Amino acid sequence: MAESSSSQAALARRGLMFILSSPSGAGKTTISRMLLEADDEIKLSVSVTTRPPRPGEIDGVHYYFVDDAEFDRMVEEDDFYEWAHVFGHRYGTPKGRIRAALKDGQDFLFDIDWQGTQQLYQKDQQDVVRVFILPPSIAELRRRLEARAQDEKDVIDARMERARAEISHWDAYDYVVINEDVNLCFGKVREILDAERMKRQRQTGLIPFVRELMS
Ligand SMILES: Nc1nc2c(ncn2[C@@H]2O[C@H](COP(=O)(O)OP(=O)(O)O)[C@@H](O)[C@H]2O)c(=O)[nH]1
Ligand SMILES: Nc1ncnc2c1ncn2[C@@H]1O[C@H](COP(=O)(O)OP(=O)(O)O)[C@@H](O)[C@H]1O
Repeated sequence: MAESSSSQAALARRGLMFILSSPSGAGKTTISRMLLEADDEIKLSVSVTTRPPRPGEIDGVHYYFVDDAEFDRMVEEDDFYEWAHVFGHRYGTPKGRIRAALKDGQDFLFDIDWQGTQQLYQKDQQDVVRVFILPPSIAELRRRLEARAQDEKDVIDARMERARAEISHWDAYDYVVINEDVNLCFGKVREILDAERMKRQRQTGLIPFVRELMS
């Protein structure tokens, strides 16, 4: 069952924007799902995409699936924090109530690519934590994409081709974790999240707390 990871839950704190990126197939969806299940203080920012759903994907849960016209309308109405072209489709982070919720201490998880990461970081450096997940090897990356069996061979080839380009953005992240054993990788990601929550600047409740201690 979900357990609170913070022993200082009673103190008010600002929420954070926790970004997980990786080359396709390295495991960010798996790690994201484990995190959401284990931690009830973080909520997924559900992206909008023009890509068709994969088997098992639910509209509004994994993505909001829209057509090109709807995506265009959202761009025109300035509904996105950021959006980007990935694998011939468009993906975007809807603004929703993120800013207000951050103030109330809500954490958000973003499964977005390096382009989206860059845009979010430019807009909100103080709240963003950037984590990049790497596969243990290129051969293992291909094996995972093939084992996932959700894409045609040409799509897998295209994803493999892009993987190297995506990996080249590793140095634009705060943390890099290699996903060899999924449980170990998940543990590391969780430690990062816990540590980031303890950052002094995020713990808005510390000022009155310390004032009280010193009075
Ligand atoms: N910039 C941006 N990238 C996104 C967004 N949502 C998903 N992505 C990225 O788009 C890429 C393709 O995602 P997807 O089609 O689900 O396949 P995946 O590679 O198996 O995760 C991944 O790198 C995601 O991180 C978004 O809202 N904005
Ligand atoms: N550490 C791991 N060892 C073996 N297989 C893994 C590991 N992590 C993820 N996988 C598998 O690899 C495939 C791709 O993972 P996924 O989370 O969908 O990647 P991404 O979201 O980065 O594209 C999935 O079938 C997943 O179950």
